[in-house]
Formats: sequence, C-alpha cells, structure tokens
Amino acid sequence: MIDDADVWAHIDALAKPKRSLGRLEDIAVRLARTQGRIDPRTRPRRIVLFAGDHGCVAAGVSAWPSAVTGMMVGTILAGRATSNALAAAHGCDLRLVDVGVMGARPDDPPGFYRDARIAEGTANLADGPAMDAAQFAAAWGLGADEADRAVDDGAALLIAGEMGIGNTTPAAAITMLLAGAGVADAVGRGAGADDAVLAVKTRVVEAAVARASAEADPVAAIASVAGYEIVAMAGFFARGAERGATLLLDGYVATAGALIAERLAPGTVDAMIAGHRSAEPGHGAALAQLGLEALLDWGMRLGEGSGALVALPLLDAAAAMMGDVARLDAIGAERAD
Ligand SMILES: O=C(O)c1ccc[n+]([C@@H]2O[C@H](COP(=O)([O-])O)[C@@H](O)[C@H]2O)c1
Ligand SMILES: Cc1cc2nc[nH]c2cc1C
Repeated sequence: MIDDADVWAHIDALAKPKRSLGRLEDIAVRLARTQGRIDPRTRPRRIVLFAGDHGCVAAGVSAWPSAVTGMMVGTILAGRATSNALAAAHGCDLRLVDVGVMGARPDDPPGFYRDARIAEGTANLADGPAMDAAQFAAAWGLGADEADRAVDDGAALLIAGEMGIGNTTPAAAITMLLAGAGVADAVGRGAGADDAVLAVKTRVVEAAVARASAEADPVAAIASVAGYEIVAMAGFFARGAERGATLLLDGYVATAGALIAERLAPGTVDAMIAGHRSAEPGHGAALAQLGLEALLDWGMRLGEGSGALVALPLLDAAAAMMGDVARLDAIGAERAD
C-alpha cells in the first residue's frame, strides 16, 4: 500500500509548476496506487487475447457468423490483426488463448487448445444456461493461469483482449445483472447489428437476464449468461490484481469480465485503469459501477484489446514523469506556486 499524499508530495516536488501536467498527474497517482510504488512500471507488459464462441449466435444476435471468430484467430496467429499491429507499435507482448472457439484449426501452435471441460462455444443462452459451474471454473482457471504466467514472465501491466462473435450479448446481460443497467442501455449494435438483429438481441438478453436473476447462487446466475472468454478475463483480472500487476481495461466485453472479477473477488478494481469508453451504450454504466473513468472516449468498438492498447502510451507518459523527472530542489530552484 502507498499513501496518495506521498505520491502527490513526490509529484509536487518535481521540476515543474504544480499540477502543470493536468490529468496525466491523476493517471500517475492511480498507477502508483495500483502497484504500491512511487515509480510505477508499465514495462514489461502483456496483452492476452481470449477467443471463444457463443451458442446464442444461432438465435440471430450478431451481424456475423461464428466462423469469423476462427478466421480472426487465424489472422491473430498470423500477426495481422489490429491487436497485433497495435501491440507491436507499443512494445506489448501478445498471447492468444482458445477458450472455446468453434471448429478445429490444424495449423494452431502446440498448447493452443483449451481445457477439456470447455466446449466449442457456449450453449445458447436463449434456450438455457450458457455454461455450467465446472465450465465456469475451467474458464476462470485458464484466465488465472495466464495472469500467473505473465507475472512470472515479469509483466507489470496486463491487458485482456477478446475475440468472439456474439459476445456483446453476454456482455449486455452481465452489465444488466451486475451493474443494474436497463436493457435499452445495455444492448447495442456490437460488431454492426442492424435494427432487426438489434430487436432479436434485445429480446434474447431480456429473457436470459430474467432467468439468471431467478438463480439463488451468484456464480450460477453469472454462468448462465456469460461467455468463456469473458469468464477467463475475469479470472485473469482477479489473479493479476492479486499478483500486484496493473490491469488496463479495454471495452464493453472486457469490462463485463471486470464486473465479474469485482463481484467474485472484491477489491480487484483497485488494480484497474479504464483505457477507453467503448461506443457500446452500456459501457458507461459498467464503468460507473466499478467507479472508473475512461482515459479515452474515441468511439472505438472493436474489442481485441484495441482501446487499451491505444491508451497504453498515456500510462507510459505518466510512469516516465514519475520515474525520470528531476526534483525542483535538485536544480536549485524554489517553488513559487
Ligand atoms: O468490447 C467492445 O467494446 C466491443 C464492442 C463491439 C464489438 N466488439 C467485438 O465484436 C465482436 C462481438 O460483436 P457481436 O455484434 O458479434 O456481439 C467481438 O469479437 C468483440 O470483440 C467489442
Ligand atoms: C472482422 C472482425 C474483427 C474483430 N475483432 C474483434 N471483433 C471482431 C469482429 C469482427 C467481425
């Protein structure tokens, strides 16, 4: 633990007028708090992309077919997705984890395949629970293992990204369940739903949340409307926070994972910084529930960790200020402000 007052005292002693770096100083304080040190680190850093499919796509909740998840997995493995480009641009190590992608891909690297308990995609949440408790635990465990691996490899800052056609449907249901959002706010156009798809998605989410709300057990309620990649991100966040890493959040789907983490492992939010606010209308309610304010609001809605990766240089700037700027007394000047 580190006292905010000590962090501000350090910032106010630097060779610059007080508060002259504006919001960058607030980010620096948050970063220092997440790591419990006055000179927080943003390197090494790692993004883990969790990819999974969703049975509810069969109900007509997405503009895209599930096969596109596997196609994008191939693109990520080939190093040609947006996440690869942004991670490379900002010196961020990237890993891809299969948490239930439909279809076999013979070219996948060894070790890519998922825990045996995780099916090729969740069950259709329009018809019944998306997953059972054992599958929830397996997905959470995969995510937690990835956080352990990242921290063991030296990472100080972690990003979770995701790829999964249909996953803004479980994200909307979780935002209703855990952040109290109304259905009209929570359900958005995802990867490009038209009015007809939006109407189906709204009905599906409303019915699934009604069913989940009747569950007495909180994990069963969440599992009933979740996605494997969302639960894996929750496990990743919870374990990452436990291990002292800073968690930089991406968009609506990643924040659904953050809501689950905070519900089941309270205090995880203390390690989080919200990279951006997605164009999905429910993201504001999800961030408000966590008490987080996004760094950027740029109308992005891709997923893949892209919003977090775009915000990453802001954290680098804050960390550089904390670690690399001389003190006013060291240059022989006296504070005049
Ligand atoms: O996280 C977000 O803010 C976000 C907003 C809109 C779309 N997405 C991405 O789009 C896909 C899900 O969209 P959909 O319409 O198929 O539910 C999935 O691969 C997500 O990564 C992600
Ligand atoms: C092409 C495509 C790429 C994506 N990356 C994350 N979600 C996505 C959804 C689609 C459809």
